[in-house]
Amino acid sequence: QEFRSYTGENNNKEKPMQGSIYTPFIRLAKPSKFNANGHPNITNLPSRAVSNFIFDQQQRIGSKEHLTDFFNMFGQFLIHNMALSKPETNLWPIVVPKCDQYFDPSCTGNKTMNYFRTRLTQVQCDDGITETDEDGKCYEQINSLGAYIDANVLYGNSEEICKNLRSLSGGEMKNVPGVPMDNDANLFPIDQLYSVGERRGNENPGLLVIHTLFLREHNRLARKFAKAHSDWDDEKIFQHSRSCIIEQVQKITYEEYLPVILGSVPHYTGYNPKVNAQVSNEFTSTAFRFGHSEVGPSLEYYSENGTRLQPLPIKFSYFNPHALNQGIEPIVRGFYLNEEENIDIYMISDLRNFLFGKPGQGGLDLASRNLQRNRDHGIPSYNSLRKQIGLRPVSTWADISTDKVIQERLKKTYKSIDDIDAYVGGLAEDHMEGSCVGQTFYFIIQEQFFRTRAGDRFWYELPEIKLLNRECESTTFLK
Ligand code: HEM
Repeated sequence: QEFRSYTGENNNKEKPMQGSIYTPFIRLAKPSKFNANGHPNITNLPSRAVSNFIFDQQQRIGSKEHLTDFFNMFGQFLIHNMALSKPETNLWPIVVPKCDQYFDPSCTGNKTMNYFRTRLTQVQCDDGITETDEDGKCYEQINSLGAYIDANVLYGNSEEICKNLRSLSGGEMKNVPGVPMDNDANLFPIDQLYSVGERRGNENPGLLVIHTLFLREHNRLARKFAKAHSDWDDEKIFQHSRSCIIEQVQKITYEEYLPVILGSVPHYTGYNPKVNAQVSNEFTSTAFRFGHSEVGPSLEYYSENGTRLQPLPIKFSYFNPHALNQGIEPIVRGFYLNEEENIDIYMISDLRNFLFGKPGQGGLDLASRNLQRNRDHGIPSYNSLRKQIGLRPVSTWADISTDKVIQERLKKTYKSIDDIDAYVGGLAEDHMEGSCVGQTFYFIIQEQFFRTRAGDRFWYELPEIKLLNRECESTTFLK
């Protein structure tokens, strides 16, 4: 019996490192000018200025498709399974426009926000897409996670981390302190955070709730296996439970989550070792960050009889383990009952002005960070990206969105349609029929999830994995 590795190594037998941790992202489109050693060659408006012009949100706009918070929270859990563009020490500060309402209220004109460029690695220059740098070499950002949907967000990306997360008896998991976790907001001491398999696990309490659901499910299955197989040791019970959880996460992704984005998902056609499951830079830097627009201003709690309880503003929720003090149930009810924000160019102030702290006291802006990350990664402009992925470039503002306010914001911000940041253009698009995103993001997301599934030698629908998982239950969120 072969269980998948924690790192993603040896999934592909011919290319054992493909899709594994610390390997480069792949590209769908040639990067715009991009310099590995210095700062990227960007002449556009500073990212915070674009954030102010485009993303500023003054009122709530509910999801056009009436999606609820479950959708965004599972999305974040999923991406924390697939990609991490880990910053290194190369600082490229975000310029704050003079007199910025939040970040430069006393009009000093010299404020910046910290931004660290993503780790790079040298790659072969021969794929027709990679751009040669000034030194004649080619570089690409590193994915600091394995790309496969393998639930390592719960289990960690190495055997060592996983060991620390296990109770090491009866195949069960625990979530006591002891594993290094990110704590960007520094609101609470690190030893109060929950230990989970991925460093960002405490970033928001909703995400932690999804972690907790799967951890409990793992332990429930482990207890079941222990009872049914008195001859199975801790390791065997653990691996079988883990394999069932991976199946659940894959199944939920393709049967319940992706249909909301893609309308419908084509049937599985089998494993193809020629398909590379690695995450595309355009997917993680641009398209899948649509999720930041659907986050609402507060974490919602509901009582058993459906009464809305005191909500927790998002700005107080970052890395706040005490948000779970009433148990996960009131939050799970909120997931089902609370309509999320619409996916569009608007982002709530708590993410755009109070990310991980107050402005001027460590606080950041997620919209400008996304834009800065896109520029750091050399993601081409909106129209260039569209052309390169085979979509028709747009020629009028109205080609992007039928919404007049959105058209005005774009027009006021960019001199030309060809200057639009891909992240902005993608979010500005009218949603495709039956989908919650526009055409550009739809294409990139569909392309990614085709490869994620076809390139995984351990996909749950393969006969040998079905056999391995024959004692799993076909549990999902909705069934
Ligand atoms: C309260 C909720 C959330 C918070 C506080 C949050 C915060 C962040 C932060 C700080 C980053 C790194 C930004 C950078 O410097 O580049 C990030 C990256 C990202 N987020 Fe979120 N996020 C949230 C929800 C979501 C959701 C709902 C989705 C998708 C459905 C999502 C998708 C992504 C993606 C794709 C990345 C890039 C991953 C990588 O390659 O590193 N996020 N998020």
